Amino acid sequence: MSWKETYQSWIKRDDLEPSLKEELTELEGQDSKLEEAFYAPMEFGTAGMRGVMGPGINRMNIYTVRQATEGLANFMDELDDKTKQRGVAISFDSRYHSKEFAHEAAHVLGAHHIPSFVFDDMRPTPELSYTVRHLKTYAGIMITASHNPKQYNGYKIYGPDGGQMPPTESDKITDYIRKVTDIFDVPVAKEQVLRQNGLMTLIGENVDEAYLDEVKQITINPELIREYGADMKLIYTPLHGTGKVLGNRALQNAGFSDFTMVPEQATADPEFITTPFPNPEFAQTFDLAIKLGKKQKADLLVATDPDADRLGAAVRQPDGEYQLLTGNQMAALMLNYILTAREENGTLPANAVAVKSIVSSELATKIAEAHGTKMVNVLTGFKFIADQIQSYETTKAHTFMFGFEESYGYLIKPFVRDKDAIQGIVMLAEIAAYYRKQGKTLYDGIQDLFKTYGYYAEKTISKDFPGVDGKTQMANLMTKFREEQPAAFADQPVVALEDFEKQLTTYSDGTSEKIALPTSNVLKYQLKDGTWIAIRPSGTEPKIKFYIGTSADNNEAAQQKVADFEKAIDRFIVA
Ligand SMILES: O=P([O-])(O)O[C@H]1O[C@H](COP(=O)(O)O)[C@@H](O)[C@H](O)[C@H]1O
Ligand SMILES: [Mg+2]
Repeated sequence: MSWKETYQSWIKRDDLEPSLKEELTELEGQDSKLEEAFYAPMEFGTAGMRGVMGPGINRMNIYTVRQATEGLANFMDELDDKTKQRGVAISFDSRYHSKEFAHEAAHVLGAHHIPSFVFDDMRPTPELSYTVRHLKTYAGIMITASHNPKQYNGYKIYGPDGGQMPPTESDKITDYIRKVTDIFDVPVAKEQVLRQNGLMTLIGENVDEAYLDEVKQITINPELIREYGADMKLIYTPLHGTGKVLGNRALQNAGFSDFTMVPEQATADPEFITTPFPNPEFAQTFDLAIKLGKKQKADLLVATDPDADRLGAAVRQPDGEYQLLTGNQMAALMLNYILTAREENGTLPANAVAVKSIVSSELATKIAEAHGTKMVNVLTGFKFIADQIQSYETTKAHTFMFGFEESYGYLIKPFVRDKDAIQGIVMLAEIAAYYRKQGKTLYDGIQDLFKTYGYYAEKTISKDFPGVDGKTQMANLMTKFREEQPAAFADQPVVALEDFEKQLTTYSDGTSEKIALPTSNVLKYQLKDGTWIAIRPSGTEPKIKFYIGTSADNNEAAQQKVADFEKAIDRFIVA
């Protein structure tokens, strides 16, 4: 069907959900906008389905949510009855329609006699991952668009291990979803009936408590917190999202009692009024926290994105200004602390392992090696980290210590199988206390690591390619990098090109080697001086991401190198 035919099939329906109908009527005649909404069904990317809300098959709305859930339900119908009856855990964030979508999903599952366990109010993504394991459900659904702007929503699917479904499983579900061709004809059961029949159960405080009990296990050195953490001044902002439900309780439980939530941002607000891009990767998300921090002379500011799986932080400097830490720096601090502290208290296992994505800092690899810990690299997407953890559980070959990705995602303990910013806050606060004991800050801590392991610097650069044309432009740019094969960046010769789509590393001497990771549209250039540059289209937003990782003898030199490589990339793009 052409996009126009699909559009017609929507506009002519009398029973279309009224607000979608209204929006569709407003769009009449705006062909490029309509084409975008109707040209293709939503895809499952790095983190499930994510897109702008509104009418259309390429939009998040009750019909596409029903369709996705019908696919999952059809898939579960083929499981043995006992497995199917384990049901599905469902959570949602603070966005427009999130709660409604969560309930729609439950109604579709209910029509298949699949029980659902739905949170009574918004809850963090990591808690949903935990819930799948805790309640032993077969699957999980999280309604969220994470850190995207307010127009977006999304649908993450979790498997029985509590991890977001890896490609083999999610492709299977996608096949089932594609087979649901009439999205207006998905059966939905009535909530009241489901509630009476025990097919839809509301969950909340009990699961919160169980989760928070697990979070208590994050703390490595409670005494340190008592002595140097209790009176440390912290500011926390949940950026209008789910973190506010548990972040403060987690900090309190761990013994940090002197903290304030940024009041303007401690309200669940689908407008994200104070922070239209609620992504802790962006400095602007810290504006209000910094203001409050300066007033209170707070030692540490922490921010979680609306579904509380990403964590950002800023540290008070001696001059009273705040220094933001990058995702890679926070990860380095966490990994170093976990391995050092566990070595000291004699609990570092001989088969310790840490896992990171291929586009994250090599500083962490150095730290791991120095502590006799293996570092495993996986593709972008926390589901791949979860997959590793699951395999270690089966083979017992390794003991998981830490997992992270540069995009502000960390996991400390595997009772959750996704990045967990609530765990992250507690760990980072403990590390701040550790440095405080030495009269230092987290920023000093990262400088110490640089002194020991080299001055590492990284940068992620995103270039936006919105709309239908954007997809083609991104594909063309990836082809350009593949075909024109730059021989050097900023005078540093390329010594190897890792093409994760072809699953092949080609060295400058012409030899090649297979890459043992699933196929993915990513290119990674290794340069002579140890710098790496990676390129990939984002799986959650219409962007191409460029990643630069380098190191030098001092901070300035490392930053200068990053700037030079960024310019070199830009030059290659326009050439
Ligand atoms: O957006 P979140 O926080 O749900 O996070 C999701 O997207 C991130 C960015 O992916 P991409 O670079 O493909 O856009 C991934 O790193 C992450 O594992 C995934 O869960
Ligand atoms: Mg998120």
